[in-house]
Amino acid sequence: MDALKRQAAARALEEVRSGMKLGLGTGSTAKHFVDLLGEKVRAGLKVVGVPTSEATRAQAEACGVPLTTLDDVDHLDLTIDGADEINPALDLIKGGGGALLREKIVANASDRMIVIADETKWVERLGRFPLPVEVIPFGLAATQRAMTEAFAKAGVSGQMVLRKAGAGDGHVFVTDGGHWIIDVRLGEIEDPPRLAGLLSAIPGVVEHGLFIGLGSTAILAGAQGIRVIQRP
Ligand SMILES: O=C(CO)[C@H](O)[C@H](O)COP(=O)(O)O
Repeated sequence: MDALKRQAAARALEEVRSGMKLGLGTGSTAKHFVDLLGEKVRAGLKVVGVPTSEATRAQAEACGVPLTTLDDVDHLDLTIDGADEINPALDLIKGGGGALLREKIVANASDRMIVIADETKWVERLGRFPLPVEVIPFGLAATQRAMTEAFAKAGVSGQMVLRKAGAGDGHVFVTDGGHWIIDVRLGEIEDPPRLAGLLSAIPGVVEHGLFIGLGSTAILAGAQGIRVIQRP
């Protein structure tokens, strides 16, 4: 699987041109991309990147990829990022790695977003992967009640699980922005844009993992080779 992720990352690198301002994604697939990009930079490629997490920032710095911020550039040419699920409309579930807020801000500031993944991320309908929803700790129960109403209006339901940190010591996972994440296994989401709008309207919800209309191209690596899919 890791080899497939690297193949998708290598194919995405072919879309990068000298002088580009890049959004750098987060996760194991995006990590391959940053690694390969670093090799190119050390060989003379001139790019600057905006990382979507502190983890990606540290990796990019270690690889020698020059970094900037969204305050210092007026737009990005291209963002390359992974995903947890991709449907034929190129709508996505993201946030398995907890970086969905910065990932969405960066993707939204980009002219194009290339999603890189192994074939297992391709689904007819979003929702098998638990939807991450980034929330403010204050008023959590009220936010969860509002989320339950939003799910009901969108015709879905699922148990809400407050994400815990990986160490297994019971501590809550805290995002780079200081927020918490609630993961909700919803099953098939009939209308992802409608659910996205309903969740975005809840005051305690900072952001959710439905990326609607942001993905331009998906590069999927599988046993049969690489598929490049454009948003319809
Ligand atoms: O959204 C993300 C992080 O917030 C990742 O892109 C997503 O979880 C996919 O990760 P991986 O490439 O490790 O499968």
